[in-house]
Amino acid sequence: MIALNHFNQLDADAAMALLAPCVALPGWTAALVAARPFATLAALHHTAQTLAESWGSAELEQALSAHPRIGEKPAGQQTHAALSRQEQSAVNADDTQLAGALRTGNARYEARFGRVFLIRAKGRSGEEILHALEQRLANSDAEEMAVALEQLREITLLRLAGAIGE
Ligand SMILES: NC(=O)NC1=NC(=O)NC1=O
Repeated sequence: MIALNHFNQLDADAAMALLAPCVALPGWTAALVAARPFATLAALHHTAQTLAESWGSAELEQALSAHPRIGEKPAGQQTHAALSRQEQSAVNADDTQLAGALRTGNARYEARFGRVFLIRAKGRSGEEILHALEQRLANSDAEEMAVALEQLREITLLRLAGAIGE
């Protein structure tokens, strides 16, 4: 976590590196870095959210490359992998029944929509995630694209809040 005024003063490469684990979309990261300096955290988050509103299916596909399936905590020391593990920490990996249900649900979702199921996992239990997955399986393609993009924005903004503080 670094302070906003420190972020404002970083050279562009260092600022990009700091934000890279938020989402695997360098265009978003570069635009946010270019919009510095930010007078307040609220201004930073407003700009980040506004830049993310333009995301569509291409951005979702690209971003999913850095998001492991729910229940498949990624190995690896990269920051985004550690963040995923932390975000999914409420999914009790020892609950074999839940893990099996998530595996089945992920497979059904991927067969239906052709991409990995994405949900903002932080603050949700494994059961809540499984319930959301089952609810979303009933969505149309367009509805589900909108929901998945909103989840990507939530994950990204939460990671941004974890990277830059007062
Ligand atoms: N497939 C996923 O939903 N992955 C994730 N959700 C999170 O909140 N972090 C992840 O890595």
